[in-house]
Amino acid sequence: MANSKYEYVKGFEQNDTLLPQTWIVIRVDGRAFTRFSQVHGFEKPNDMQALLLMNECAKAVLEDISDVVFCYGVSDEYSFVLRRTCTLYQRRASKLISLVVSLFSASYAMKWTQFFPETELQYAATFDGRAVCYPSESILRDYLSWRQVDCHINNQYNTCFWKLVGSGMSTAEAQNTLKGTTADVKNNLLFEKFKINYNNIPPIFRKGSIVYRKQMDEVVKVEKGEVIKRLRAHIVVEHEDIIHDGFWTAHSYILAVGSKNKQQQALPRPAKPKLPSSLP
Ligand SMILES: Nc1nc2c(ncn2[C@@H]2O[C@H](COP(=O)(O)OP(=O)(O)OP(=O)(O)O)[C@@H](O)[C@H]2O)c(=O)[nH]1
Ligand SMILES: [Mg+2]
Ligand SMILES: [Mg+2]
Repeated sequence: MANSKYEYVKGFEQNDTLLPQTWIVIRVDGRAFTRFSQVHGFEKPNDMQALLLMNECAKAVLEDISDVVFCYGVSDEYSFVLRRTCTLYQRRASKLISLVVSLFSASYAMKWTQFFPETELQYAATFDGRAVCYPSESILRDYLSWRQVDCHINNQYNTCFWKLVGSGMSTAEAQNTLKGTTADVKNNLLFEKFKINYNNIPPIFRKGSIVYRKQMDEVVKVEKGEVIKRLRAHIVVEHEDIIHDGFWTAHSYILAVGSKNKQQQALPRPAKPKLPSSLP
C-alpha cells in the first residue's frame, strides 16, 4: 500500500535509543514535594507513612517491569535499575521513562488512602523522570552509593535542624548553628542536647529503602524424611547498606547477567484484574 503524503512527519522524531549493554537507571523525583508534603501534613523531617507509600509504588514498578532488578528510594525519589540486556521498547528513553513515571504516579494515587486513611489527597502527586546509562557494575554501584550517602547527609542534617527548631530556635538560628559542622559534631549535638543516638534512628530514615527480588531457600516438601528445598524469589523491601561490598557479595545474583530466567520463573505472575461479568 502506498504511504500517505503525511508520513514524512515521522522523519521529525528523534532517536533516543539508550546505549546498548549498559545499566539503565531511571530516577523519578516528586515534583514540588516541599509544597506537597506541607499541604498533606507530612511529619518532619521524615514521615514514615509517606516513605512506606513510596516503597509500595516502587514494588508496583518492580512487579510490572521484569527488567527492573533493583530499586533504591529516599525522600521523594526512587531509582530503578534495569538490567543491561534490557530490550524493552528497543531501549527508547522516552518510552521507558514515561512507563516508569506513569506507573509510579498512578500507584501513588491508587495507594494513597491505604497509607493516609485520615488525609484526603488534595491534588495528584506528580513525578519527573530521567534515564542515565552506566557502562559498568562498578559505576552503577557508585551511583547507588552516591544516593545513599546523600540520604545519610540530608537525614543527619534534617534531624538536627528540626530538633533545634523543636527546642525553640528559629529556622535561621538552627541553620547558623549547623553551618559548616562535621558529621561528628552533629552526632554529638544530637546525643548531648537531645539524648539521641543517631544509630538508633530507624534505618529507613538513615539508609533509605531498597526493593528487589530476594532469592531464598524454601522447603517445598519432605519426602521419606528428606527435606526438599527450592530457590524462590520474593520481592522484599529492606534498609541495608549498599555502599560496602557485603550486600552485593551476599546477593550477587541481582546484577548477574542471565539471572533473569531463574528470578522470573520463581515469581508468580501479577494477577490480571478481572473485568466485571456485565461487560461485553
Ligand atoms: N516533611 C517531610 N517532607 C518531605 C519528606 N520527604 C520529602 N519531603 C519534602 O520533599 C522535598 C524533596 O526535595 P526536592 O525533590 O529537592 O524538592 P521538591 O520540592 O520536590 O522540588 P523539585 O523536585 O525540584 O520539583 C524535601 O525538601 C522535603 O521538603 C518527609 O518524609 N517529610
Ligand atoms: Mg522533588
Ligand atoms: Mg527529591
